[in-house]
Amino acid sequence: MPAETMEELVSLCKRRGFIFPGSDIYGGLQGTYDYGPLGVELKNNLKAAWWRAMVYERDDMEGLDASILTHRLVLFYSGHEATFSDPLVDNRVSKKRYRLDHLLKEQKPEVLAALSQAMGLHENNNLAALVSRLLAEPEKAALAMNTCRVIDPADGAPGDWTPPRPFNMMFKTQIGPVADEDSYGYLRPETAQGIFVNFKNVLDATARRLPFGVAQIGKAFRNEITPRNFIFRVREFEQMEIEYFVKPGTDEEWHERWLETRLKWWEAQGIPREQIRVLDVPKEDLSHYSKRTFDLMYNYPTLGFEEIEGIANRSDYDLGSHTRGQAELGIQARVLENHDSTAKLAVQDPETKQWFVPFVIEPSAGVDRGVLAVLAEAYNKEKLENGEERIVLKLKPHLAPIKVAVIPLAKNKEEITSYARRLKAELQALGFGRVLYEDTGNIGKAYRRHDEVGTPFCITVDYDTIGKSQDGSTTLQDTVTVRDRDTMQQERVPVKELAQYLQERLRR
Ligand SMILES: Nc1ncnc2c1ncn2[C@@H]1O[C@H](COP(=O)(O)OP(=O)(O)OP(=O)(O)O)[C@@H](O)[C@H]1O
Repeated sequence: MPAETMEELVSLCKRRGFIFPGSDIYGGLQGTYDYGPLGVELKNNLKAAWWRAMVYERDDMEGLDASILTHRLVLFYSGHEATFSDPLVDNRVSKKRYRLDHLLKEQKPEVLAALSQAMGLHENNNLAALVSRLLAEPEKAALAMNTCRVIDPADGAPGDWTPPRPFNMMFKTQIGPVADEDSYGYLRPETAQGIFVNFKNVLDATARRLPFGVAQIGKAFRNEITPRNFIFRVREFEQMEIEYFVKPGTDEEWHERWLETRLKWWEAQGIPREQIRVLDVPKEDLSHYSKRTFDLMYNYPTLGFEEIEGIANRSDYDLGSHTRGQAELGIQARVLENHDSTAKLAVQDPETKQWFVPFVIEPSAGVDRGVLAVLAEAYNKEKLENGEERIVLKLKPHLAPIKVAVIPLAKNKEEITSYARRLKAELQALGFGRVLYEDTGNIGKAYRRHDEVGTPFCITVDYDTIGKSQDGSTTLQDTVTVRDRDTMQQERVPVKELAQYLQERLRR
């Protein structure tokens, strides 16, 4: 059974060195987290699994690693400067700041009904419509929120609310030594734009034909109004994004295909289908670039179903926004007139010779939200036969931070420790991931610790291994005990068969 509460995960992550709060020794920096010794392994393994499946195992993908610092014109023409904002509202009494839609979600139905009525809306349960109406008439909205007694979730008391306003979430930053008006840029709010502005470069370098995709994993930054829920909503996070370029008219079919591909991939990471709901995002909630979006909503402990990945049909909006010569390209999306771009981001139909802007399907997954989901799903609390309880992370072996722990049974017996060290080095050289030489604590404690961090196999080197069995026999020489994390079964395996034994089981 997966984790029941977020607290269980937060506590395990801190205790075992997966994830720590950012800038912790100075009181923390809200919305930032640091990945510790095991967290970095898990996160790298998740990213590697994505890259393997989305790039190496397909024949229609290329990779990219674009810079994080981004020219302001990229984010001007992409529409982010004008529209990448969340609705913000302050409570003058508590001095707390909220994202308006999050605040409304915390209100009782009768408060929402009164507010909708006060704003002249006929439906009571259309949150998106209510938010946009409140933003459209901010002064009236503040009055209505105050008379309808909208509660501040921090103290449960009605707030004294300011007029709501859009808050741009991009981190603006000075670039270079001269602090004039034009020398600023942004930390990218999504990795996607780096792919769009490199479209022609990739095309020229690879001679790809439609349909094909470009994949990228990297950091993105958003000045979230209220970062919360551990690594679920943070200000610095990582995305695994694909921009898949297709011929207009085939976009809807490709959108459905990518939905299926991505659900399968999450399943292979240990997240069963029934734990993910697909939300066909209502029109009024769509981002400025989207023709249609499927949100994959994972059932997070404590939070319930929340977005882990968005799969958007971005139409020809992005390439159309960034291309030069817009007028001749028959762009379907509504885009800003571009006077600055130097590249034609379009392709030529091989038959008609007509130039056109491809449509884009974008599966965009959060690495951090992925790590959280994988941890939640793997977390198990088990009652043992002796009445004790064990916590075990049943991670898929390819995601486990440590694949194998090699444990010498006696820490002060040189023959045993040197055998174990040699074995560790040999297994490490096989290249299936991290192998740990483990000589802290007694063997029972080592097993518990490795259960908790998801190590699939513990290997013990003992007196039998070095040919010094108590009964004087040498039949078990050069064999070791291999303990399976999930079944807790132990078997004796000849050392010369270990490589194959582990490789077969770690691949699963
Ligand atoms: N603040 C964040 N912290 C962690 N991951 C994030 C954050 N914002 C977005 N992501 C991840 O990036 C993915 C794609 O970004 P997208 O712009 O679709 O998110 P979003 O719809 O703005 O998310 P939300 O509605 O939860 O704010 C999301 O599915 C999520 O996994």
